[in-house]
Amino acid sequence: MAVTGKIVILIVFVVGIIFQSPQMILRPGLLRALINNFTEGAFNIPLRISKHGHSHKSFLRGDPTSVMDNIPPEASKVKYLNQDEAIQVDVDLLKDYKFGVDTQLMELAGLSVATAVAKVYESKKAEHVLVVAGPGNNGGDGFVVARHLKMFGFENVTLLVARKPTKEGFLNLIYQAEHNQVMVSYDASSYRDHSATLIVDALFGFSFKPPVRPDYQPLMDILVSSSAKLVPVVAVDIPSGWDVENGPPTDDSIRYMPDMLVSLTAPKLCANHFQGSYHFLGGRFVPKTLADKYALNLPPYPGTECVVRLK
Ligand SMILES: NC(=O)C1=CN([C@@H]2O[C@H](COP(=O)(O)OP(=O)(O)OC[C@H]3O[C@@H](n4cnc5c(N)ncnc54)[C@H](O)[C@@H]3O)[C@@H](O)[C@H]2O)[C@@H](O)CC1
Ligand SMILES: [K+]
Repeated sequence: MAVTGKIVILIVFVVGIIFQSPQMILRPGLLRALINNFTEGAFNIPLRISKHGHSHKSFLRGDPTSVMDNIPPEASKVKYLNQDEAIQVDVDLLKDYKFGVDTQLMELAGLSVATAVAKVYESKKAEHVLVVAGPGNNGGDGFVVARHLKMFGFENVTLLVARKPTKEGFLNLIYQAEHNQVMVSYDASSYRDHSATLIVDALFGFSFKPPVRPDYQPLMDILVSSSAKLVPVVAVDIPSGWDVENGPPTDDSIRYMPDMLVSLTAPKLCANHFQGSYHFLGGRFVPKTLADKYALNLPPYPGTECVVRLK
């Protein structure tokens, strides 16, 4: 390799170390992506710089699974859905494409979210992860996320359930989580454990209509206060409390910015307001004919991955 090449690699490492500083205030996601793209383009050497982990080179040139390092050019063309479109796509998936096997979509959605979480926050496997799960399908995704995080080696996972479901499919998902050593708590209004260093927000998804009902405020408080303390919050599909189309609310008691957003099926318009570090798309289950019907312009998922990074 030419000397100039080595010098540029050295500079990139130094920048990487600076950006990994715990005192870091800036979100370096974009810069990291630029650095990665530049380095790969110039030397065909993917360089991974993870805020939460470590810097290392992967010599797997063109590694199709390097989701963290590659943002496909098509990502900029993906369609962002309004609330009606999001609901209609859901109806089509269930009715026209027979995804109605109760929790089948949730399983795929939750698996994608857990996959993205495990990639980004690998260094938190020994720490306490709290999954806050709401009363709808977004909450159902959360039940699945909790179980898969345990499968992926996260040692201490708590699932905080907003309301005990009545549907059998949901109850089964909680049962499965419990039987995979997830701690399940229904004590939503009086949950006082502040030890979690990673939060998954599966409280409300695209059917949320503001304002937040008072009985759900304690759960919103966990999201808002954690994020204020710089505990990373991962939003499942929509950051709870956000307007599905217009993004963050003006009310401070429910406004927060997630560190990571995992959009499911297709991003919703509110994702235009996302300013955290990582934006993924998950749920690799959309049939091509459905994607065409709504002109979703979905980017290619790399290799066999169930997530693709958008930002
Ligand atoms: N293609 C899809 O459409 C998919 C959807 N999935 C998930 O399903 C979610 C949508 O699920 P749902 O339609 O069940 O809706 P949500 O999970 O968004 O929430 C609906 C529930 O929240 C309650 N709620 C709404 N506004 C409230 C407020 N202001 N205060 C308190 N409670 C409120 C409702 O009473 C209802 O119980 C998506 O965001 C996504 O996470 C995924 O499971 C799989 C794929
Ligand atoms: K959510």
